[in-house]
Amino acid sequence: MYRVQGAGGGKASSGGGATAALARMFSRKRSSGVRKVHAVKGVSFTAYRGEAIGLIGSNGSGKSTLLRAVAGLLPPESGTVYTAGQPSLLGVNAALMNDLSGERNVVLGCLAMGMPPEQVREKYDDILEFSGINEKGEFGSLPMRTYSSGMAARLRFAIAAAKSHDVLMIDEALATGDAGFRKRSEARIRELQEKAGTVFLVSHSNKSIRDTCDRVLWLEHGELIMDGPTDEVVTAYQEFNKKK
Ligand SMILES: Nc1ncnc2c1ncn2[C@@H]1O[C@H](COP(=O)(O)OP(=O)(O)OP(=O)(O)O)[C@@H](O)[C@H]1O
Repeated sequence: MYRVQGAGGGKASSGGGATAALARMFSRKRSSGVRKVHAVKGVSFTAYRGEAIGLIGSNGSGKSTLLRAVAGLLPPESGTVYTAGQPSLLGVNAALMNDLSGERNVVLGCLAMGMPPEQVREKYDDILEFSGINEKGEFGSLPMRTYSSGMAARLRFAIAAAKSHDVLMIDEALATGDAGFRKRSEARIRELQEKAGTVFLVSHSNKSIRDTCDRVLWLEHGELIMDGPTDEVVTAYQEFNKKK
């Protein structure tokens, strides 16, 4: 459940349509109150070590919210997340610093994941190479704000994947990379999975999900529609989208 401040709680302020939206924008009265967004409802599942689990569903269906709750970033309003061991935060969404160079972000990102400095030095070149940001010019020394969204996603993925995680969350990273990067990252995910962690992949690319995951959770409107073997769930999801 998210609480949105200043979004207005009453019916009058939340009506649909362009006229209502314009009226809200020009209204002198600032809407106060808190609106609740029920992002994930009654979802229950057990994830095991060594599994790669895909999360699929329409935009806004609750995939990222569910992962944030699993990672302990978002305390659930009700319900509980039980984990064996400490789920490490799973850096793909880690906020890197836009004004710092990619290279500086590699160091900071690794330290933030708890890597000792000597290990950071050891992994540094591999991370930059894996990210491929220096393939087309020396982008590594430029501030991250100059990167395309795909390049930034690749760097975040490369940093996160340099460490083995108890639980690794990957949110769309594969969809933004080009074909070469996608291949490298899929191989890396498989490696991470073999190191006995659990991998969660949120993606709108059914192909990435099919190539990477053995189990899929399908969410719509915050509810779990299906939980099962990849082929079964992705096929049902594709049928659902055809009918839309
Ligand atoms: N910080 C927030 N405050 C308020 N509402 C939020 C917040 N983040 C997400 N939501 C709402 O929660 C719901 C689920 O969002 P979420 O980002 O989990 O969806 P998603 O399935 O990951 O979507 P997408 O495929 O578009 O990335 C949406 O209705 C969204 O508007």
